[in-house]
Amino acid sequence: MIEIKNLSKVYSTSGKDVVALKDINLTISDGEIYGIMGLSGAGKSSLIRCINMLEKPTSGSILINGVEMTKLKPKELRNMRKKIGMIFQHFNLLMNSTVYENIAFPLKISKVSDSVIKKRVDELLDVVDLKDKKYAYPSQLSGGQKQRVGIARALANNPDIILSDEATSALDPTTTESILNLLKNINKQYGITIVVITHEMSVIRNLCDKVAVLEDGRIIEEGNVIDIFSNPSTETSKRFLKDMIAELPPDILLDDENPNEEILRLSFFDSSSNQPVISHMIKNFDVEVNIISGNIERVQNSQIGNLLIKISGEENSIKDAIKFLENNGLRIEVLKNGIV
Ligand SMILES: Nc1ncnc2c1ncn2[C@@H]1O[C@H](COP(=O)(O)OP(=O)(O)OP(=O)(O)O)[C@@H](O)[C@H]1O
Repeated sequence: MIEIKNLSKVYSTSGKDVVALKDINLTISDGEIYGIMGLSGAGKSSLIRCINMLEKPTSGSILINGVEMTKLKPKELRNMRKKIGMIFQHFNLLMNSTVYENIAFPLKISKVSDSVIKKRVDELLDVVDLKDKKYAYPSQLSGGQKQRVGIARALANNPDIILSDEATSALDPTTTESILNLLKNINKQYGITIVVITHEMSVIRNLCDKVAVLEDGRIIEEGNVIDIFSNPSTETSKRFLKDMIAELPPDILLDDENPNEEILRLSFFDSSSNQPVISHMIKNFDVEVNIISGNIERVQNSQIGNLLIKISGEENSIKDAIKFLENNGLRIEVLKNGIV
């Protein structure tokens, strides 16, 4: 378990202070895949680098499996770090060493015997599906293959946690998908906790169980990916999710004075997206519905839908229809002032 309490990080460079993290509180349970999302400069790298003490926090506490990281002596920290693998956007491989030597490197540092290293590297090459590249050099590998080497290296010491710093940002979408699938399998098979920082919404959507949204060094929103994706409460989250949220086209004119017309944004997920709720509403209530725009997205194993509709009818019929939608699990936002 990772417990971050009241963590702050201030960089002091040439007499100037830059506050990168302010009073961060976060708990990441064992076996979770936890995403940290934010725009450039939000503090993501600082946060992930504080977890393994590559950056020393200015104040606050970081407990990993109950061990206070900020108080460790150098030798104790080196031992703890063996249990925390890290993968990087630009892979950070030793360019003059083979795939085998790159993966063996952390084991050598841990003074593991040559025969055990040999066996372990072969196992890891199997896990990341790179057996045929054992003696290749990084320059002979594709970006995806380089990241697989990075993942095998991170797994070498049987870590409890993997920290992923924008691991797929330099990869094309197909390669990204295969790396995310590999991370998912590793999480499932070995129960390793994975902390992912990314500015890519698709990585959070396809990989993570939970997400924290960082802005200006603070966590502004946190929770299950499904909950945040289906109901983002901050502008930053909405901006990340803008492709999923149906927006009102500018040419749809609203008549604020007309109580017989409302524009609604309906959000729904899972079972409610499979039900013919809208057609039941039209049948049961004396209202007319025009669909303005909408989409349905798959988030892990759930569906999240978003629909903009114009609904017209008598004031009471509209009210009843909206109640009906809410009772059927849809979330409703009225986009124009009216009767709700
Ligand atoms: N070593 C450093 N010295 C001084 N300021 C730093 C240092 N590292 C980061 N910062 C500053 O701290 C803030 C947070 O940076 P950080 O790299 O953690 O953000 P980020 O969300 O990872 O951004 P990006 O996605 O662009 O990598 C920024 O204002 C950045 O300029």
